[in-house]
Amino acid sequence: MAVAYHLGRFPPEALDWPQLLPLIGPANAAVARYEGVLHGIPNPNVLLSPLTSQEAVLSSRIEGTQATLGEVLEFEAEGAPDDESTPKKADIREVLNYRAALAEAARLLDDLPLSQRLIRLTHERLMQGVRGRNKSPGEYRRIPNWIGPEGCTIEAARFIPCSAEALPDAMTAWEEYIHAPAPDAMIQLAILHAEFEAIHPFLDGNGRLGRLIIPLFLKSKGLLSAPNFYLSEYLEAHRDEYYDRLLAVSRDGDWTGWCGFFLRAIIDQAGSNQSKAQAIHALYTARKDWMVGATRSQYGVRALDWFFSRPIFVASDFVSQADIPEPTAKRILRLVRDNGLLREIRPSSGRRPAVLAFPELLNICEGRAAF
Ligand SMILES: Nc1ncnc2c1ncn2[C@@H]1O[C@H](COP(=O)(O)OP(=O)(O)OP(=O)(O)O)[C@@H](O)[C@H]1O
Repeated sequence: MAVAYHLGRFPPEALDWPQLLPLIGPANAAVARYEGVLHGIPNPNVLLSPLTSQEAVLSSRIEGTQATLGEVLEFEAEGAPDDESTPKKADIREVLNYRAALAEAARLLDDLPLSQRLIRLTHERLMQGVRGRNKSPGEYRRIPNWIGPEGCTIEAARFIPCSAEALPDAMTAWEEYIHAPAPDAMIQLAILHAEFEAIHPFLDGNGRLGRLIIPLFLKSKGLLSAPNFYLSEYLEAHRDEYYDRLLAVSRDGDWTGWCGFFLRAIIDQAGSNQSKAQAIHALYTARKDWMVGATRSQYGVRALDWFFSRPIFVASDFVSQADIPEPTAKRILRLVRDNGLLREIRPSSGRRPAVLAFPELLNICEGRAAF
């Protein structure tokens, strides 16, 4: 029997606070430590952009897309973001949409509160393209949906979210809860994510959108100076538990179990985000000194910023777009290739220019020697 949405039981009346207290302090402290690191990074939007891309890859992977970070960045570098002609390319498009949706939401957050309006606009961006066309971008569903094995009937579903009739009120209550006084912001966020998933307001993209809300919430509550927080690595690694804990909220009213899981994810990922951000910052600082010395050019740092913002790129794009005089750009490219800072992942052939990658940076993001 499918579990059905816990209508009328949101927000939870009571949590088992003694069980959660040992996690609440560490979760808040871990996020605060991460924020300290984030705050010290010049231009986090550039330096952490590959981490954001990796988050988009992992969040989309939870829903079954197959693309890797390298494939996404290489595809993007080659400049055909609208091409969905193969399943792989359509997967890549979804990942790129995710990243664009996060960027769009971050911009919107400057003028709008975290709200239904912002969520719907973000959904519209997430669903842009062929696959999303039938998924009512930016609009709540007016029909039932269900969660279960791929392509299953409603009878075989594991979970049946909020009915379409009850959905508008459920989303209003969800929105009110964002701005309601709460004893702890991390618990509030845990509850908001689970409730969003239980409502499942859109035809598609609910998982990804619910995860996008996490950094947006942390930014909107002033817990982070930029919406750069990456939780999907943990959720992907603990996918079964993630789904089971969400199910137990509706089935057993076990909000405490869900919150505990979520806080453990926050603690773990704040640590991982922190070490990755520190490693990227250290790499930047070390390579900046090297670039200045080796290139003896005022353009050395500009080139380095380009490599950080596009860790995979087509060599000729750097020459034409980096705003560096052509002979200097070519000389810098030779230098960084000879030194091993960049590596050719696809040699030039005929009229196709070479594709270059920045392995040190990509490996930090992947958390392993993938390049
Ligand atoms: N029992 C459950 N109760 C509530 N939410 C759940 C449950 N199981 C899974 N989820 C959430 O639903 C998401 C998957 O939902 P679904 O397969 O419908 O994808 P979707 O709505 O198309 O969104 P996306 O494609 O981004 O996942 C999961 O990532 C998880 O966040």
